[in-house]
Amino acid sequence: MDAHGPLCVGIDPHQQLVESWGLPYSLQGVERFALTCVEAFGGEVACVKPQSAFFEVFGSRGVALLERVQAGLREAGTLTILDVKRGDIGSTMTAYAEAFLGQDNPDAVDAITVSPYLGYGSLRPALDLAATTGRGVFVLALTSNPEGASVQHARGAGGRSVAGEVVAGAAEDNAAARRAGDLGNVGLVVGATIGDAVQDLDLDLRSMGGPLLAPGVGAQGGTAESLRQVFGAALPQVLPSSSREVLSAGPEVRALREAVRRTGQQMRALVAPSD
Ligand SMILES: O=C(O)c1cc(=O)[nH]c(=O)n1[C@@H]1O[C@H](COP(=O)(O)O)[C@@H](O)[C@H]1O
Repeated sequence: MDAHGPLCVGIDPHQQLVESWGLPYSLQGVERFALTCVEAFGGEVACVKPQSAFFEVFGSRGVALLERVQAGLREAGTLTILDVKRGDIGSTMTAYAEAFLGQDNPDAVDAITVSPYLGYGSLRPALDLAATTGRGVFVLALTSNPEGASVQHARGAGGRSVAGEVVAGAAEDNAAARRAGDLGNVGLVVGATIGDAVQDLDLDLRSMGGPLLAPGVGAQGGTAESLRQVFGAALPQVLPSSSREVLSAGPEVRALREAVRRTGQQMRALVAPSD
């Protein structure tokens, strides 16, 4: 974030987008799309976030392509957040953690998205492995979709919201890093489209001490203004994330880079207005 500005760009090869680039919607078309993204975004942004589903849809060959995308980003020196939204009982979570964050796993990524709806504590194997390996997890807290609120705003017996439990868990895991003046390994996903939810639920994202991945910029309506509204004082921790809006500038590498630089400048100005 310090070196490249805060922007995260998603690689989401939707059928419509792939075809809008004049490519066939096939493994070959998606390969061309994804490798063009690697070329355009590598070295340009804080991180790139491939969405696993768009690769998994092509079976094992799609997963092999995803691994090539990850390797290409690694070669370019660009951090990868793999959007896989995993979450399961602890014993199974151990295997998911090894699969994506394992120390000696050649296909490990820098971070993954995880889902806390089996209980924040069920994520412990991934949280601990991330801490050991210096990798990261981004835990869903307040998602960008309108359906998320019915679960995430719900309050438990103690009066704390589900999102509040997630924020508290992450704050505890990040405490040591926060004391050292660093961002911790546990990030949160907080959508750019959620309006005043952070204030309404009385959440302290600034003290949570980890990075805040903010999807929903662009195609879902999130803007610099809405990021300011959602995050306030926590803006310096925010990685605004955009997929379709940037990707629709393709297929030319140059046009994709221009789109990234344009959006990146807006986001940099948002986080550090005095620059
Ligand atoms: O975890 C995510 O990345 C995510 C969380 C969330 O709350 N909302 C959300 O849209 N996402 C992902 O972010 C991307 C958004 O894409 P665009 O709407 O095209 O920018 C998709 O890959 C979603 O799966």
